[in-house]
Parts: sequence; C-alpha cells; structure tokens
Amino acid sequence: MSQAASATRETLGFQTEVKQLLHLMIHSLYSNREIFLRELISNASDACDKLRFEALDNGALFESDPELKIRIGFDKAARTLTIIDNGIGMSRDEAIANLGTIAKSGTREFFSHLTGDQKQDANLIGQFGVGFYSSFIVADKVTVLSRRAGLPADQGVKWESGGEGDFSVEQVERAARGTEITLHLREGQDDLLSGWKLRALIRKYSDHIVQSIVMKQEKWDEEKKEQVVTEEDETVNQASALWARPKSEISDEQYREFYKHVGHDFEDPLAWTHARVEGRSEYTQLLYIPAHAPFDLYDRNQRHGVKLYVKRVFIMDDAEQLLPAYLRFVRGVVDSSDLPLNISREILQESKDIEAIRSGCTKKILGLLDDLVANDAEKYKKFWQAFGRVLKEGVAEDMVNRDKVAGLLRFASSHADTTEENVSLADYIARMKEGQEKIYYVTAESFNAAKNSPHLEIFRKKGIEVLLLSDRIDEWVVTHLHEFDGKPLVSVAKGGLDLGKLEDEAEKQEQEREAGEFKELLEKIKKSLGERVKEVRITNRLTDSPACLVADEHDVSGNLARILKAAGQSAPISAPNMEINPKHPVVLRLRYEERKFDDWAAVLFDQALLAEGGQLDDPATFVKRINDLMLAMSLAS
Ligand SMILES: Nc1ncnc2c1ncn2[C@@H]1O[C@H](COP(=O)(O)OP(=O)(O)OP(=O)(O)O)[C@@H](O)[C@H]1O
Repeated sequence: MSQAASATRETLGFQTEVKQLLHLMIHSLYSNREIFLRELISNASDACDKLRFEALDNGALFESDPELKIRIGFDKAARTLTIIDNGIGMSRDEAIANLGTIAKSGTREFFSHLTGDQKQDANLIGQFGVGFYSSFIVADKVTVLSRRAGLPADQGVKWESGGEGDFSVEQVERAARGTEITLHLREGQDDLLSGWKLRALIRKYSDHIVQSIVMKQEKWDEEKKEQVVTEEDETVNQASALWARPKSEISDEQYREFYKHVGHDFEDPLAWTHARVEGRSEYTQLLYIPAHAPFDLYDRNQRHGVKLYVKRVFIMDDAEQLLPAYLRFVRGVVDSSDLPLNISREILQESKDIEAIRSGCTKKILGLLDDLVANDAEKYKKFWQAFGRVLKEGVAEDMVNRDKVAGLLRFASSHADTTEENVSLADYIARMKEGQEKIYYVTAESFNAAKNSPHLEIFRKKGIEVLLLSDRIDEWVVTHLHEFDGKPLVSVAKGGLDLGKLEDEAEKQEQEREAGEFKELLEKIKKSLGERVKEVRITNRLTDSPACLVADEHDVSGNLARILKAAGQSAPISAPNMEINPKHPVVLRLRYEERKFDDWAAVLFDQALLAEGGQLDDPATFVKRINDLMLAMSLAS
C-alpha cells in the first residue's frame, strides 16, 4: 500500500484487487444498482449482531445507547444518502483493513476468472460477494465515519474515497458509537433521494433484518404541496427475526431476500427448509441450498456457513459443528432455545444439544435433496453440477446416513456413454440384466480413460452397464461404499472376473480349455516379466485388446495408486496381475515367438499399463522396442 501521511490524515492506495473489483462493479452491476442499499443494511445489521454478542461479556459496550438500530436518511440539497448504525463500529486500523483490502483467500485466483464480458462477470462478482464496495455503483464519493464500541470519542475515524485508486483516513472526534456511511450520489441518481423510493427498497430487500430500520416520517404539506420530512421516527421493516415467524406468514420473496443476507449471495437460492424442532432439544432451523458453488467451495477455511443464534441473539458465523463438512455449501440460521448464551466454539464441540441439532439439520438437508429428486429433476441436476463432488464426501464421512447419501449420488455410465452424471444407483439396479447380482464400475483418471478402458470390453459385449468413475473422490467413494440396496459394488478392474449367472456353461468350459492350452505361454510370460506382475492368466474380459492389468480384490487399484502418488502419499505398491486375451492375434502370434519373446512380453505389459491411464517407468525403452518390432515385421513381410 502506498502512503502519503500528514499529521492526522493519510492517503492510502487500494489493494490491486479492490481497484479491479470497483471498476468492474461500477460497470457490470449498474443494472442492479439498487442492491447497494441491501448490502449496506446487511453490513449494518451484522455490525449490530456483533456488538450484541460482544456485549454479552462486556455490557459497558452499549454505552448509554442499548437499542440497536439502523437509520436511513437523505438530503436532497446535498444529494446524499446516509446509512447509520449503532453497532460495533470500526477502529482506524479496522477501517483501513476492511474497506481497503479484500481478505478472502483465493481472491487473486477469483479475479483471474473474470472475462471482461459484463454479463458473465456480473454473475461472478455476485458469487464473490459485492458488499460495501457496491456503494460506488451509485456514489462518486463515499464518506464513512465510525467509532468502535469501547474506544474513547477521540478515536473516531473518517474514511473517504472516490472509488478510484485510493482512499483517505483521518482520526476524528465522534461521540456516537457505530458507523455512518454517506453516499454522495453520482449524476443521474437523484431518484434515490425519495422517502417513498427508499422505503420501497427497504421493504423489498431488507424487510427481514432483525433490527429496526428507521426513517424520519414524512407528511403532506398543503402549503408547499409536497411531502415534507418530520422529526418523528418510524420503523420501515418488520424488525423481527424472519426464522421465528410462522411459515405461513413468510412469502417466498422474503425467504429469498433473507437468503441473500445470510448467504452473502447475489442470486436466489435453489431451495430451502424451515422448521421448528421441539422435544428433547428445541431449535429453529432455516437452511438454504445455494444455486451455485461459491468460488472457495474447496477451500477448507471458507466462511459464511450456518449462523448460530441462541434465543434470537447472534452467537457466531459459520458454526461448523452445526453440519458435517460434506454439507458445507448449506447456508442459513439455527436458533437454539437450550444453549447457554456464552457458548464458545470449544464447548460447541462437546455439546449434546449441538449433536442433536447437527443430526437434525443433516436429516433435513438430505430430505430436502430427496424432495428435489422426486419433484424437481431440473433443480436436482443443477444442485448436482454445483455440489455433487462435495456430497460424495458424505459416503465416507457420514456412516449413519451413508445409504441416504449413496441414493443421492449420480454417475456417468456406459448406458449413455456421455460425461453427464445422471445415473443413480437405483436407476442402475432397475436396468440390471437378468441374473446380474452386482453393480459394476470402473475408475480412471479421466472420463475417456474410463469409457475406453479394456476392462469394459466383455461388459459392452454382453450389454451390461458399468458406472464410469473419473472424479478423484470416486476412489474414496468406492472404498467406503461396498453395497447399495443389497447389491455389492464391484470394480471391473479388480479380482478375478466372476460374472456369475451372466456367463453360460459353454463359455466357462471354453475358458477352462484355453487355460490348459495356454499354460506354457503364461508361465513363459511370467518368467519374462518377473517381479513386474504377480500372476499372468487367461481372461474372457477382453474382446479387442490383447492384455490388461488387474489388481487383486483387496489391493489398491492402479488408479488409486496413481492418485496417492500424485498427492505425495506412499501407496502400498503391489504388482498387478496381467490378463491376456487368448483370442487376440498378437497373443496367438506370441506362442510361436522365440527370438524377441522378451520384447513382445514387455510391450504387452507396457501397453496394458498405458491403456488404463498409467505411466511407463521407462518410456524410451518402450519406444525403442516398438520400433524394433515394427522394423522386424516390415522386414519379414
Ligand atoms: N456498518 C459496518 N460496521 C462495522 N463494520 C463494517 C460495516 N460495514 C462493513 N464493515 C466491515 O467491513 C468488512 C467488509 O465489508 P464487505 O461488505 O465488503 O464484505 P463482507 O460483508 O465481509 O462480505 P460480503 O461482501 O461477502 O458480503 C466487513 O466484514 C466488516 O468487518
């Protein structure tokens, strides 16, 4: 940050990302300019919540002004709007940090995704959170006066900026605690200088705010023939906790606006569930599923989860104990009637009440997802695209609800052979062939590697569907999910292929005959490859390929071993089995090869490894062998 300090006033430069954000926001969000009011009121409300929480331990913070509220005013002559709160306020350092930098992790990466296309970027910025900086959509100068609760009156701060490259901060005297934001409106924004307009915006976007949002009452003046502002205050919003109101009194519109406040989101939510739970543990939950993934979904430190309230008093943001990690995309509020007000994060971890809330909230969300599956396939598809990968973690993480989570999973499969993940395990079971007892899957590094895996050949020939798993997390899913609805999940690349009733007698007999016939060749290949393979055997898995690699039932699959290696973890390496196709011309040819047998065997192994997405230890030797063999063939012909 650049500095030009004078005695009390100094000018500081915005962090680069803030400059970028400001520029984009002014241009791409202009058509949504009214949201600035919602954002500033949302911040004011959060500031009041924070004060109320800190005051639980230190009542003096209320000073002589215990009634928390937000005031909106306007001055036609000066062309300004003001948003005032008596919440926690900011110290000078906090103002510099909060209003001059963006502290979110992943910010730089986020900015690299902006395209310059206004419509797309507006969407992205919405996901990032627009917040305080949205003031500059309508204002060309913003003045913030603030004093942190508990600091003396001479420790006030005045922050001011034109939203270009820099801002100034100055220490000022300020009797009132909290924050006052004055927007000096841009040309053409004068329609906002209207009590009627502001009231309409507050009712539309901020009705659910818990604190009173007050404005000066207006009256019709017969002489002046216009509305005049009086000295009387009036509360414009309902000023009661939305989640505590009966469901029948809340409109969908109100639910949506409340979501934007708690979820710090710009778009409507996908779905929500609102319930009051009574019994051993009493609480209210209002939980939302967003319509899109936040940019930091995979960041373990991401914030803005579920807020915890105790008897309407805000206690903490992102109380991660309220839901398991695999539901970290959920936003909303839990308000408990049983927990003590002074509960800390440490106590939360051991609280029996929290355990009950967590299991209740988890069931509600899984139920909500079930409901989408049954009643709104389009929405579920959207959900799956945004959060499917996170939900998959639930199979490993949540033993109690494993079957329920498994039922919600969607996979790509050889049925449609497209990348789209839209096959549920129940769909798969419904399509099983007569006599089929298992759910077959293949895991690979990419969709194409899975789809074209040699291990699938016999399944394709027999018309048996195979799930095509190519997410890294899928390996984790299948190590924890052994069966679904009584049907075992089986990898087509592991263990001996036992198709059970799907194989007929004649096929089995032929296999036995071939095993005898090829015994000598198999031993010879094993001897040639040595430690690289555990066993070499005949297979009926293959129709087009000469060979493939197969892990033993309880060994780590080749794909998982590669994932672990890439993640820097040591995998217990055990050599794979090599299976060869007794009908393939290359294999038949090998029976009569003498001179170059070792090269043929090595190439067979290396190709099988490549075909399943593996990497060669010694690619140069592989290339040399291939060239030698090609040359020998061309000389022979
Ligand atoms: N009225 C206020 N009183 C006290 N602090 C405030 C106020 N407004 C903003 N802040 C501080 O400035 C920070 C930045 O605000 P901003 O609106 O940009 O982001 P946010 O609310 O944290 O997140 P998001 O933008 O995702 O909603 C806030 O986190 C808060 O610490």
